[in-house]
Amino acid sequence: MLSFVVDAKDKNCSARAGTIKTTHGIIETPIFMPVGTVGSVKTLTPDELYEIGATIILGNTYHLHLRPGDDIVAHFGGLHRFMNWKRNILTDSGGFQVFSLADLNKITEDGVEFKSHIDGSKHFFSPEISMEIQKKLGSDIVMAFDECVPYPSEKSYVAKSLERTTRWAKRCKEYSLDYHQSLFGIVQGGVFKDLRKISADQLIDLDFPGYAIGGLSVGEEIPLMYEIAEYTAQLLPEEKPRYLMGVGTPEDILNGISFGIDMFDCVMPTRNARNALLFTSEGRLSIKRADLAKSDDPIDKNCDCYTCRNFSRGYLRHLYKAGEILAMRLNTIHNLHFYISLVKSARNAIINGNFEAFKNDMLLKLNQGGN
Ligand SMILES: CN(C)CCSCc1cc(N)cc2c(=O)[nH]c(N)nc12
Ligand SMILES: [Zn+2]
Repeated sequence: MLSFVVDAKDKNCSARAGTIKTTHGIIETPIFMPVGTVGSVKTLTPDELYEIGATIILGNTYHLHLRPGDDIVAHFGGLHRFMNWKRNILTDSGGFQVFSLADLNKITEDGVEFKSHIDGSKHFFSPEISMEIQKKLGSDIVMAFDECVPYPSEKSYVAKSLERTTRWAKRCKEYSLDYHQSLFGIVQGGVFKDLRKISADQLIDLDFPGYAIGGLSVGEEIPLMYEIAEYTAQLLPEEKPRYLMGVGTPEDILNGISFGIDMFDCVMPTRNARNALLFTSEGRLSIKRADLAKSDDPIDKNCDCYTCRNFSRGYLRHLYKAGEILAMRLNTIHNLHFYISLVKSARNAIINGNFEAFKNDMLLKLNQGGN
């Protein structure tokens, strides 16, 4: 049970500011969703996530089914209770991970057989099984079970696959979830506009409370990803949330917002943080750099996150070089705060009617080497 209203629209592009309401609270869009695949946003506590302003995090059907098992999570009353997260959770349906992580045995109309990437045990996912797992996890936003076709793929295969993804989406819709859960359809169609139109129209006919754009950020060139994301976003109902899966860099997110996309997720801020690659308002910064050893500056003088308010670049470089776990935690706090603040500032710019200027200014700053 999810509601969405558009609060403001930009005059020169498709950017919009909106509000999603669920039983676990309000989500102001555009929004960036930290990835918490196995029930934790790596290295951070829920309180630290609240402090940086996270209102929704991601969990994953494939991973949680394999470990600890959705029955265990259900035993604790669902994922919110299990990880003590009191705000929103979106769970991916497992399709993407089966195709990208597992040792895939075979795909049939009924579902997919695969072997666990953890212990090689055999498993089977179908639309119904994916829905049952997400019901047990109790996530607020449930993703339909889809096939994310690899890039590049033959157009004939993409065309057949999207039809099956639509049939799977229909089966997902027919499955009864908990009253508080909302199911999003996932548009496929590869990099072919005519197939994207077919997929979008079929899913719109099924009438979902929100729609995701899948099948992108899978290795295609960035300009092509932008072209298909923009085209597909414009096919989707204006009054429903639009989620671009697995995207992306700060630049990708600003461009995605200008296409009319509301929701984004990516492992980049958390994964880069653990590899000492930090995002700042003056470009990217590798905190490993030897010349930072005596720097008493914060990561970003324009950032008010806990890390930038309390620690120097020199100290953070030392922690990283010493292999201290605290390095990953402090870097993650900063990178997630950067992403969440970026989309919050974008929302304010849309409301104030100056998003284009904001976007162009940020794109310039993000790519300078001013560190
Ligand atoms: C951490 N995130 C990368 C995981 C959540 S988003 C995963 C994800 C990423 C991408 N790029 C495409 C697809 C897709 O087409 N379908 C599904 N179900 N998930 C997808
Ligand atoms: Zn910071």
